[in-house]
Amino acid sequence: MAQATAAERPATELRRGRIVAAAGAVVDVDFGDAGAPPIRSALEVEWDGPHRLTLEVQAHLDPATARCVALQETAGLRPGTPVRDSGGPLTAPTGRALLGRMIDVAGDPIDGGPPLPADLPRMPIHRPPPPLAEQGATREPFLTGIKIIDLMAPLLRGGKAAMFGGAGVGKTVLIMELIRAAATRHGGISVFAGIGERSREGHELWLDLGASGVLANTALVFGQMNEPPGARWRAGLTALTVAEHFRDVERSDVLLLMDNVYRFVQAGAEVSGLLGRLPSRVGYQPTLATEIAELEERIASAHGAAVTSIQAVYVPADDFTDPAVAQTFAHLDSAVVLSREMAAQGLYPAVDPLASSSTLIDPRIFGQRHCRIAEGVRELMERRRELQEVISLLGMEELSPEDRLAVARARRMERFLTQPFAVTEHFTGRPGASAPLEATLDGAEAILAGEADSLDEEALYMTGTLDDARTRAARRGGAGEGTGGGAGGGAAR
Ligand SMILES: Nc1ncnc2c1ncn2[C@@H]1O[C@H](COP(=O)(O)OP(=O)(O)OP(=O)(O)O)[C@@H](O)[C@H]1O
Repeated sequence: MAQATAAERPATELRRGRIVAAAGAVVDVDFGDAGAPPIRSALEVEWDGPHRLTLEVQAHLDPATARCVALQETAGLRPGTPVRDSGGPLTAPTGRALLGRMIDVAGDPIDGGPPLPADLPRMPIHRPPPPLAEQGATREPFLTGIKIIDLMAPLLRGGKAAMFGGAGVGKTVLIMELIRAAATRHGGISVFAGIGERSREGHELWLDLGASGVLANTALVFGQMNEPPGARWRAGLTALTVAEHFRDVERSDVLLLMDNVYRFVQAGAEVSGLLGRLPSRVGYQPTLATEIAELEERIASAHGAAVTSIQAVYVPADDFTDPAVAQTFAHLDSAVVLSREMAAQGLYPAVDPLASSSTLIDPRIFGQRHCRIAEGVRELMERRRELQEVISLLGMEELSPEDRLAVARARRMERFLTQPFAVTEHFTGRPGASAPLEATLDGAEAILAGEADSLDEEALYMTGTLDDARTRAARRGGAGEGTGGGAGGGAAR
């Protein structure tokens, strides 16, 4: 590989160049007779600017001139400023010293804490995925305690899962609950990549993780909305590199969370535009599929240690055919699709049971019972959706008694699959509830069999298990005939 050759070059031979042009995030560097360093080389600008300035080579304008993208702001950068080739690609610091810390794309702390130890091992952020022979294919579930996910779209240990949704449907809340659930249920290390979201959210996450005691086992890497596209484009790879080190060197399981993969794609599109490349479909970069594949294919398990990844994917204008969304879908083991309609009804987490899916829903993995129950839930919800059209046109009265029963049962199932989260307790006032898979299966099975037909709907809304709902109903004296009333909180309808 060209980069390896550059890395092997003795330090004394490292090339030096000078800035010839700087236009925002795009910087051209002339290396004269030494020749431009290979594509993806990292360059350090030797300036007296307010911060470190790192460039990544993207193209060669001629044998001596490299066109680069900057990872930090370039305001104040002047032609003639000297630049040093680092001799290889960008690197990320790795190891236990990163736990409890928040760093930027270049590996510098942004949490106000002390500098990282200078002797931390650094790894290149561009590397191939582990060879297929070393990748272990586990088929074990990664249980979350979130009913609708464990039942309808279970996550795979060492797998890739994504939460899809338009703006404000609950992706970030779900990801935060998953970090908490994973830390309390599975222990282990988490690496969080904050890509292109509001920086306020990053700060809140940091405080939340600290308050819930999870921070000590979490490393955070940010390239947020206020940062240049280069930082947002590469922050995911920096985080992945940190995770790979824990997998390969410590042989520990790692949970890699990415919020938001769509912003990674968008940053790539911005970089591509800045470099003057012609856009492809819907204005995306022509390299869209390769860029997503490079990131996704590296998320893999090796030598018995698993990197489980949970990603948030923003769906622009709720359009699931968007190329960035569709490309990401193709790499996943589990797809958790969030529905605006359900969020509007207060049915949180707003996971659409019909649109969500997982490769684990297979009798050979989860057994006949789980698959039968999941299929039953799906059929019930599908039936309800069909009947909904009749109801809106003609009203409930026109339905046959069986259809009315199906609608009532579906409403109970819908409410049973809502759940209060620990991370939302501070604004909903409801303590978080986690449900073991067995209890979720028992509850869903009982509702499908009609055993909860007489249970007050309201008692099922925002509970953990069916037994919790029954206890709640008994306490309210509402365990008698179902009234078909609205869900708790008055939101769901
Ligand atoms: N599980 C939940 N329980 C209660 N309320 C929720 C839940 N999930 C989301 N919400 C409500 O929806 C709001 C938006 O959620 P969130 O920020 O997670 O959306 P998002 O999909 O990440 O949005 P964006 O794309 O704008 O970042 C929350 O502030 C909260 O009010």
